[in-house]
Amino acid sequence: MMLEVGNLSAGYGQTQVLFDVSLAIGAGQVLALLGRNGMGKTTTVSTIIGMLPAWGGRLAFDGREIAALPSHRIARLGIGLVPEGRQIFPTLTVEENLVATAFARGPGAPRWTLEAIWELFPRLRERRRSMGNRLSGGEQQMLAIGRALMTNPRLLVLDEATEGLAPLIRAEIWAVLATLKREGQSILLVDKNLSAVLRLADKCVVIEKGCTVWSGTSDDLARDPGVQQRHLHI
Ligand SMILES: Nc1ncnc2c1ncn2[C@@H]1O[C@H](COP(=O)(O)OP(=O)(O)OP(=O)(O)O)[C@@H](O)[C@H]1O
Repeated sequence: MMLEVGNLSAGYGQTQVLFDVSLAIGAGQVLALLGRNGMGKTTTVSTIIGMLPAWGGRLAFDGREIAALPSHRIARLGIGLVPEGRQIFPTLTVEENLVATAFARGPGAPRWTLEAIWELFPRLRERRRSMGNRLSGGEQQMLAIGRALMTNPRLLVLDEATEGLAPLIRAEIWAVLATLKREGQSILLVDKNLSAVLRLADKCVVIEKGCTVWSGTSDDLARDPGVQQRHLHI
């Protein structure tokens, strides 16, 4: 397994939010983390990438325990985050935003370079000299994805990457994710659009109040309206 999360617990200050989260992502797999608002999806992501300390449980990347590592070390190991709310640098240009996080991993030419990002998102090439704060929401989201790809991640993590976007742009983001999946990119995603999630993801994990309450394939979940009603209120 590329990423293994076992019985993870974590929280903020004295407040425990995660009690028992488990999930596993193999190389080339897409896993969706699902659950209603406030159930701990973003907290799970923050703990995996080292922004929050794990209180207990297992957190391993390529078989290596990463729970005690600072977030910049985890990023270097190959986990690239597209954060909720995009968080691009407002006073840097599009190109500067991309270069700021660029990191080539391993020997040989990196998969992701500026040129490759321009190809994936032609709109960003047109906007390359624009400041981050002058971009539309959709352009900011593309930039956030481009920035994570520039770290040449082995695992790409997306938290609500299609939220608040116009339908056409949302469709473009899903198409890009499908392209990345076809290339073999491993992906962990949090998203509320179940039908799009089920089309893209291989596996789904549902969390409720900080506990994994269901996991299985996307096909299993699609065929199980009971799970959807119980845990996702659909
Ligand atoms: N910085 C924080 N400090 C204290 N509590 C927090 C903080 N961030 C989140 N929480 C609490 O942790 C719980 C889980 O939040 P989290 O953001 O992980 O949920 P989520 O499943 O991602 O929900 P959403 O879909 O609304 O983003 C919530 O009760 C929330 O109030």
